[in-house]
Amino acid sequence: MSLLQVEGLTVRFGGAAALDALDLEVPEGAFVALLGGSGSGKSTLLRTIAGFVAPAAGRILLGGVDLAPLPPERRPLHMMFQSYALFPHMSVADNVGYGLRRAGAATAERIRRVGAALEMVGLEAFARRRPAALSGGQQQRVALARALILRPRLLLLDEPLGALDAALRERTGAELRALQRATGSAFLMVTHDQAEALALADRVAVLEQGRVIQQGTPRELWDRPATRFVAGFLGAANIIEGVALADGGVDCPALPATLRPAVPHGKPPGSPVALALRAERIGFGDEGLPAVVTEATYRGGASLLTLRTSGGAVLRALWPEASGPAPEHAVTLSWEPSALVPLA
Ligand SMILES: Nc1ncnc2c1ncn2[C@@H]1O[C@H](COP(=O)(O)OP(=O)(O)OP(=O)(O)O)[C@@H](O)[C@H]1O
Repeated sequence: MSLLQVEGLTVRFGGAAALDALDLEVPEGAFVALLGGSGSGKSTLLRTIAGFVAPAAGRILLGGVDLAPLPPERRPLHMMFQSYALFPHMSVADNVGYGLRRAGAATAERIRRVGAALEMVGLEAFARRRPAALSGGQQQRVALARALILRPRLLLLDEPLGALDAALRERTGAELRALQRATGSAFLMVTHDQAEALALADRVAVLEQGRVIQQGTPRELWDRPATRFVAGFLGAANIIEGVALADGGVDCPALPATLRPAVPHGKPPGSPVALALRAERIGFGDEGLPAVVTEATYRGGASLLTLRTSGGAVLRALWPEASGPAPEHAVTLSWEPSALVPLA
């Protein structure tokens, strides 16, 4: 059984549904990324799980216990806000120890656990400073130490890396991941950065308009996106249109017979079928689909090529080296038929 089970959760603001019969699972001790565009309902979902927003329908179970009757402070979870919400008048150590003090922990115990928590996030030397005298990344680590010191079974993190620059963001993400492993708390982390979600999480849930439209391992989502939205949102995917044939195949006029899909689509004959094809699954060789390069973009160690096929379709493909063919160059494209993934 999952640690967190969200079933049919609906939240309305005025008439509009911010969450619409949403289902989500967080396994015990897992790192789950909640990925979605602006306004998809990510923050609302965290705030509802934490108890700050009352749902119109649905259930939230933590370890099998319905959270509905519990006020925020009685829920066995912790929420880390985007702004970190540190107390400006308290030292780093007092911020980190705040929850333990409120819980009535003895002084010696508190000092010991605050010391251990600060050591865990590498901030022992900053114990006496005020938050205002710390960098954004350091403040974030104080907030994390404060959240983890109470050993919550579930930590909700709203864009925890949002305020950091690109280099710090990557390093802090890896630290977050290591801390999650070390503490064994389950993390449910909001992000709108697909690369971050795929790199850090055990599981990714994709939100669109208040619904989880797909959840699974990064690999599952990458290889088998369920919808056009997921395929597009996760990164450079081509969408190829076709028509379902009676024999289970797909008629794609744009593709030569050898490059058509092998996977059964399960659609009635004559209905449209959309197929996702990842840029990096396209190979270059002597036989296949002729195309001309229209644009080449440097991608650090690789080039992303935009190509026009002989049939007039536009495809994006990844050339595995930094110096790829230039615009106007003719190439021949091919892929394994299994690289074409039918979308729902
Ligand atoms: N307190 C509120 N009152 C009215 N509408 C709200 C409220 N909070 C959120 N909404 C609306 O609910 C929808 C979901 O908002 P939410 O903040 O959850 O999205 P999000 O995915 O976190 O977006 P972002 O990535 O931009 O933070 C939006 O349409 C938003 O305008």
